[in-house]
Amino acid sequence: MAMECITSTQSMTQPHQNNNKESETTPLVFDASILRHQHQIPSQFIWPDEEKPSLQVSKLVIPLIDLGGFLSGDPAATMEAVRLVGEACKKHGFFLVVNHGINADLISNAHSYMDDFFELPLSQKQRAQRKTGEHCGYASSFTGRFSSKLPWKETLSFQFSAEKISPKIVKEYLSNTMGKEFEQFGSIYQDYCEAMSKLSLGIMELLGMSLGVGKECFREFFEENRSIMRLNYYPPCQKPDQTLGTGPHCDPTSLTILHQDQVGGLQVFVDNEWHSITPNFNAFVVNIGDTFMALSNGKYKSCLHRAVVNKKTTRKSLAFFLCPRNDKVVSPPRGLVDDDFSPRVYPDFTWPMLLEFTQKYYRADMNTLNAFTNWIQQKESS
Ligand SMILES: O=C(O)CCC(=O)C(=O)O
Ligand SMILES: [Fe+2]
Repeated sequence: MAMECITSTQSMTQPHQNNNKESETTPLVFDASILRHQHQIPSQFIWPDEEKPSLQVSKLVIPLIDLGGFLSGDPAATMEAVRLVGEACKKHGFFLVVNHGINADLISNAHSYMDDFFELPLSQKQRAQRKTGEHCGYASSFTGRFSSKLPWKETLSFQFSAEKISPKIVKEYLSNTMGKEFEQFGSIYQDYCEAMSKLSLGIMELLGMSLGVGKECFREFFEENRSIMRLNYYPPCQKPDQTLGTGPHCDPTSLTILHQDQVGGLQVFVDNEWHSITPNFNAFVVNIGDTFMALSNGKYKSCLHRAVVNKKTTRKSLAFFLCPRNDKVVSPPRGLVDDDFSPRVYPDFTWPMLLEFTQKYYRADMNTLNAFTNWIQQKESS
């Protein structure tokens, strides 16, 4: 998740040189309707040779977990789901869930409304322009925490709140910024976020059982989550072997539930190699983020991933990032800490502290939680 947003309106129809000082410092806007056809890609989108993506990578086999039995209370099916979740999370933190109970029409509508929104003229989308430091809004061009290279994508983000006393931010956000005709749009993503929040609490039960701390432990922790929903829209790119839709990163959040269309593009770095995750419209891709890795005392992994683009087809993904309420202290439950065999790996922190750190210092090639731990320790000792 890139956090910084660039807001200038300079057009990107002309290629820029990397050694052109102005191009390095002037904020840029990515007008997808023009760039998608260009054979000469602006240098800001071209990744260094050693970071250029391979489009032909081997498939990562991750467990396909059937949630049907768990959701209907079948003990044997629940035990099997718990086993598979635990196995995947110790290795790389990625798994798929099917029979998840989310209405198929809601998913299809969430995808088709994305087409409606992102195919609007740039000037109209920019009425919902995301401001620096904010989570909500439209962004067409980032630098931020990935690297100086711009991701080949447009995004629309919402802040979702499952807090007991809170406004329904998702529902009103677009109609407030873009006009009443976007009310229905807001309702769809409000419903989608509520469904994702519910699903993530179910997955938290499985994670708690698989770590041996009981099904309520993490469910209660995240019950009043304050999460982020991001729509990723990747236009075609005439140089997909030189650009990236989303640069390599670990999600700093707790749990990501991603729905990708049939196009494909998600890659995960496991055993020192990039692997693809085959699209499955019936499934959600779930992955552990840094915050949950800390909550599990390092037992479950948050893994590097990225998204590649292609020449012909627009790709869409919808990512729900589960985050704890701002005042919740991220501290592993006692059952996961043992002074002799499993000492504390990371200090206590709150989600806003990790967010501040990633906004200021994130680099894809660093171990976020270790660097964050050093940062906290330095702050405490100064
Ligand atoms: O679009 C994808 O497949 C991945 C997106 C992603 O990793 C993110 O938004 O954090
Ligand atoms: Fe991600």
